[in-house]
Amino acid sequence: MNDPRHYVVIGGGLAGLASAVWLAEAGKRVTLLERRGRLGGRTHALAAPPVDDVPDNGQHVIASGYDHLFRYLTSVGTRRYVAFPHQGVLRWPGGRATVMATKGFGALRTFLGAHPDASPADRIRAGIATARLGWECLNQPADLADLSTEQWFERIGMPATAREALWDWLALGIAAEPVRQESAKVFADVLATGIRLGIRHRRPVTIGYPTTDLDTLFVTGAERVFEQHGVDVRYRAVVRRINIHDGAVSGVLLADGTELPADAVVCAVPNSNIGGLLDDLPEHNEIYSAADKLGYTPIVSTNLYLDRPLGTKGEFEAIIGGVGVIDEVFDRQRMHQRDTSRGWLYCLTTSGAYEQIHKSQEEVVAEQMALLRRYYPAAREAKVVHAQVVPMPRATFSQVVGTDGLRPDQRTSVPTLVLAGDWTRTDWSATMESAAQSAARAVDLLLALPAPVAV
Ligand SMILES: Cc1cc2nc3c(=O)[nH]c(=O)nc-3n(C[C@H](O)[C@H](O)[C@H](O)COP(=O)(O)OP(=O)(O)OC[C@H]3O[C@@H](n4cnc5c(N)ncnc54)[C@H](O)[C@@H]3O)c2cc1C
Repeated sequence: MNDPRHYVVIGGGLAGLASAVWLAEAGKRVTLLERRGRLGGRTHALAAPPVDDVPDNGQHVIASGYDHLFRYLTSVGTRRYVAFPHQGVLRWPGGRATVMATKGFGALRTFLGAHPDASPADRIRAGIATARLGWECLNQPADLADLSTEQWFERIGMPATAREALWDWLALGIAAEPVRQESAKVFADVLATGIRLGIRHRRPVTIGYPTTDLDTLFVTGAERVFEQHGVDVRYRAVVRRINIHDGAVSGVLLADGTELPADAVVCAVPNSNIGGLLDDLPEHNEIYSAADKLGYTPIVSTNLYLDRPLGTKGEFEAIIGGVGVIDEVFDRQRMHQRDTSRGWLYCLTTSGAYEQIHKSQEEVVAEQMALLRRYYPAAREAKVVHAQVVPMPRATFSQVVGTDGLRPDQRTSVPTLVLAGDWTRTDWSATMESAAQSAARAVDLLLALPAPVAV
């Protein structure tokens, strides 16, 4: 280690973990400060003692275009724990299910509308509208930022069957907001990123999932890297302020009143926690204001243990018409090959859960079971063995109409202070890839700083 500078990373979520890992790999002296007693931020495993299991705080899916996230997984040695099934399942009330391929010719059928009731005319209209959608993603009309995704779909003539079978739930999955309020520009930007990555890698972007819990995927390997490289990880270390003197970082002030000297800082906290940290930075008012305007979107996740299998056809199933109660059902037996002696685990996700977030655990589970009974015949007699509802009122920053252009860059006016986190400006919406990409950019900025002059 011939660089004497001290690099401090604030926040032990994915953005902070990736920053600390990559700085350590580059031979830097690193301290990671996390305000909680654990690492992982919004991606972590959660114990469920009554069923002796360790599910997650919420099911996370991974797109094949998550290049920076894969770089991180390679660094921490867990790349092998991601699988791509190359298919998804659509589920309608009464139990009807359609398997959608996401590879080869089957993928073409999916894009033309996998809806079993789509007429030939619907399919032609879906084909034309999909081509227009792709064109407008890459050549965006000036007013896209003023439209909701739903208004955009209407304008390009996307038929109802294609929306129901693909586009509405894809849009909800990408930006965690219902299409009536999601920004069309956010959706278009992510699709454009996907198209460009598909061209670069010569294969379409598909959706995969972790085959293990999130701590094993993201945290355990990082801890090994930290030990190897001597990274100092401090838990329950709450940072109150980043001190700046003469245009350079001098240290960070902790909640216990101590100051930790630092030569460079990666500030990797979410928009909800940025207040006060950047008071010494000349542009702090603009960043705080953007953080406020970005706001939050709630997600409710439920780890539901049943006494019998639901009879799924795939690892994950989109619930058509389940908006507000369940968007997706993830079958952890298929995903993790788990032992079912203590029940069958289904992870349910409700994005944009503006109503569910205010309900009690009992109300949420009763509502979700009522919906599952409508969609899965096998659920009619099923009993709940254990349920764990995880409400996250500030699951991600919000990507509704009017939020485009607010996200701050990783670079600040102080070269030794960089920002990271899913909410900073990247090619992606509020995702793990956005967190990893922001870390890659933040670390590159610090590694490009001139070496200190030897005295
Ligand atoms: C339920 C749910 C489902 C999701 N599903 C998906 C999905 O399927 N696919 C996908 O790609 N993304 C998904 N996401 C989004 C993804 O989890 C986040 O975008 C990503 O984890 C954010 O990482 P981050 O490092 O930017 O922030 P965080 O994970 O929030 O990390 C920030 C860290 O900073 C710490 N911190 C905050 N303030 C301070 C302070 N003052 N001092 C010290 N430490 C501090 C926090 O404790 C935290 O550990 C989902 C999110 C949720 C909640």
